[in-house]
Amino acid sequence: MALKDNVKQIGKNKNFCQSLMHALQGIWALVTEERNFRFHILASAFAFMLGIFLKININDWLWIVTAIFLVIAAEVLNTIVETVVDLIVDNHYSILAKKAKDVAAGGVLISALFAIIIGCLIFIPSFLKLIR
Ligand SMILES: Nc1ncnc2c1ncn2[C@@H]1O[C@H](COP(=O)(O)OP(=O)(O)OP(=O)(O)O)[C@@H](O)[C@H]1O
Repeated sequence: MALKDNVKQIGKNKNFCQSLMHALQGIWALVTEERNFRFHILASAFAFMLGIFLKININDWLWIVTAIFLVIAAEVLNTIVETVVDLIVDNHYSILAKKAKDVAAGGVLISALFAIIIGCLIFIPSFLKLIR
């Protein structure tokens, strides 16, 4: 219902339900249009299954979940930056557009490195314990 009502809407959302529908549309756009976002979701699912398989403890889960959400949040910010920059420069080359997009992509890379470090620190000892 909210989907039908908000075609070409530019004003504020009228209620919580409408806000929620727009938020879900945003997530759907991430899933269907952003290849890197899908990759991060798959990597997160893999880490989640590995955590279950290796029976990691609650503290380890907190770090894994933090790392997963940090990468997803960075990817969301990256998509926002790319979209807004494209809206502003409209297919023209701009050194500032390049800087904004490259910095946003750098943020994703930094968060992904953090997630890899956390994954190694947690999964490698758990795996070694399992095979001993
Ligand atoms: N308007 C522009 N002006 C200058 N450089 C640009 C512009 N648009 C894109 N670029 C350069 O091209 C790169 C890729 O931009 P693009 O918008 O395709 O991001 P993307 O490939 O979707 O990024 P990601 O892989 O993070 O999803 C940017 O990081 C930037 O270096």
